[in-house]
Amino acid sequence: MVAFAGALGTRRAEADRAPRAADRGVLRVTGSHNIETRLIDGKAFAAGLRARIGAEVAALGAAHPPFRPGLAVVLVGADPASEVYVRNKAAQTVEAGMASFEHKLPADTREEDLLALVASLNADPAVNGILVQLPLPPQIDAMKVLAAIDPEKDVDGFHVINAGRLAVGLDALVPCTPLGCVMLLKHHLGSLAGMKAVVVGRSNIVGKPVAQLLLKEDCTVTIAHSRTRDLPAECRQADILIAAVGRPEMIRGDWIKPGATVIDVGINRVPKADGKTRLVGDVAFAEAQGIAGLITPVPGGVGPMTIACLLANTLTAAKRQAGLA
Ligand SMILES: Nc1nc2c(c(=O)[nH]1)N[C@@H](CN(C=O)c1ccc(C(=O)N[C@@H](CCC(=O)O)C(=O)O)cc1)CN2
Repeated sequence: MVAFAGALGTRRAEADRAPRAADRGVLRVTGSHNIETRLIDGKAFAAGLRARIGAEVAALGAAHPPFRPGLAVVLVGADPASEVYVRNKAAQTVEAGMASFEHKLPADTREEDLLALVASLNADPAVNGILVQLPLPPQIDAMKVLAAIDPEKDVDGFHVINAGRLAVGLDALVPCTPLGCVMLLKHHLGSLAGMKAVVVGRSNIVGKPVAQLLLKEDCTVTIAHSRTRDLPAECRQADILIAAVGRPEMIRGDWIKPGATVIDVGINRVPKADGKTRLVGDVAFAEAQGIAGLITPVPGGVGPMTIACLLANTLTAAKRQAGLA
């Protein structure tokens, strides 16, 4: 049983349990494990990170005029969620004092035309970071497009050069969502050394890079996936459980080791009785209460860190290109 002890402490239906901003903070919990589950407030952490990035951009701009990082975001098609993410990226880029270049292309764009745009952005000195919003329409080979981005401007960290550099422990531009997960973990847990981490999901965008980052932090890392035998038992071993499968509420409460830290990367829209949708993660959030020690909510957990880390990568890329890092 859970009672939110946030500022407004509103109670809502079980199905609508993911906390709103006003609810964030400590949860009072009574459950069989008698554990007080605490929320990791990614929205607040991301706001602080963006403010620090903005301050550094301003300081570097004053010390090294005309230093001003520039981020180009390319959207192909009109997927409604992608349109929101791209709009938020542009707004937060400008808020941090950087230049934003938006390129919106029709859904039937040919692969060669997108490659030509990427080539022109690679050559543009005002553009320090390039991001092609995923997913791309089926006629375009995403791997081919990602491989065409200059690795120095690859602020998504998806280029094989950056993936390889991360894998062998060299400085790399690191994918934003994994970077955000590990920032939140380090902030709340301090050193992660020796902890057992289980990553559920093996995508190139989240699962594999977050596993690499956790390994770098001296965790003992397991990557679990759809063919893993006895997935619940594997998850129960985890001090840190990262859920990145893209399946609504797949990770049940009794898969979580009591006191574990749970990072929910899932962003799933599920239909409600009234015809609208609600956003849920890959973890059955209500069931995790009283079992997990710390958990990221959806929304308001990992999601906001993705864009904040994109800005961090853009600043890093701009500093490197200007010889300031
Ligand atoms: N080129 C890329 N494409 C995609 C990436 C990426 O990192 N690079 N990640 C996702 C989408 N994404 C950013 O692009 C993203 C997803 C979610 C959020 C976020 O803030 N989520 C909110 C909820 C927002 C909502 O209501 O939908 C939250 O979790 O609180 C930001 C960015 C796929 N494509």
